[in-house]
Amino acid sequence: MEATIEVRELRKQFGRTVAVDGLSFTVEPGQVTGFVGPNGAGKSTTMRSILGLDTPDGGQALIGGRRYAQLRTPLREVGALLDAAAVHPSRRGRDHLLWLARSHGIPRRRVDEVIGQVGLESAARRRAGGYSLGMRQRLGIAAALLGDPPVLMFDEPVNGLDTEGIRWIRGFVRTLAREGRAVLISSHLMSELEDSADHLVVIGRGRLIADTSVAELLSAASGDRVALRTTARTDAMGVLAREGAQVAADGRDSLTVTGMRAERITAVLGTAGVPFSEVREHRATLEEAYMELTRDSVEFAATGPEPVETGEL
Ligand SMILES: Nc1ncnc2c1ncn2[C@@H]1O[C@H](COP(=O)(O)OP(=O)(O)OP(=O)(O)O)[C@@H](O)[C@H]1O
Repeated sequence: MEATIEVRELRKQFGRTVAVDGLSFTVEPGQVTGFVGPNGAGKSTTMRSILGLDTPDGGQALIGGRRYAQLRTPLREVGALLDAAAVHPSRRGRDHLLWLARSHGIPRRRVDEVIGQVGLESAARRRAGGYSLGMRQRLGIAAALLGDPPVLMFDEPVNGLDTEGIRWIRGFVRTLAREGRAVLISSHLMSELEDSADHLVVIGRGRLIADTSVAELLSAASGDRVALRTTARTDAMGVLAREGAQVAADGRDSLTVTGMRAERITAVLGTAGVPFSEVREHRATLEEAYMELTRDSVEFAATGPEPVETGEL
């Protein structure tokens, strides 16, 4: 059931606007890949190209090794939510799903299964026109899940949702990835991907800026720094420097140590009998890591097409 999304040297131009500019990345099964970049970076165009809705000018996008047009049962191979508003307002949620299921040869019972999965039971028989944004997102996700596909793509799924809706989507995409699916989820806000993405593909102006695991990105941005509080500053500096750490004084009783893990610092100071009251590893947030990553990139500078939003949720 496992499958990947492979984007290879993808290029798409609209008139003189280069929306996607030689982009390559892979979305692996069993993890949530966050697809991040400011407004206009080319995320939607890439996703539309993967789904065969935009025709690339160069390169290719493959799902399980094949182009979308070559998929025999597309809904069983990839599920996508691109635009939650794309349901006719007079149609009832359940009828929308029944219609989709029927036109793709999917059994009726699967409709009630996905309604249950996304928690839409109480609203499923109401007209979609009266749905809140959160309900429309759930309906769109239910539609994406109908064919039980190994690959899922959600374009800005938490955009405009309330805290409860955001929390639900975060948990839900993690569950889908744990089931072995390849999940690609786009956002223009890094903070929206905190706690849900395992891997990140960062783009700016249609080009790849970073393709990294969240853990690696955070560890690089955290810079291996440890904050140390001690009343014996000079002794601590001497002992730690002798053991190979770089030590800088921050204040009267605080030091920043690099090049040595917290446990080792505790052991070295303990052996030397140097008193200390706090040893704390610096952990960068995803937002800090993102800022560091994109600091030198013109795509994200104030002169770029749009500033990066950094608001907390
Ligand atoms: N159908 C189209 N016709 C003309 N230009 C387009 C079209 N679709 C996208 N573009 C342009 O291509 C660029 C990339 O747009 P795209 O929607 O892919 O970015 P995005 O990263 O998804 O942005 P957002 O977060 O705002 O959705 C933008 O400059 C956009 O104006």
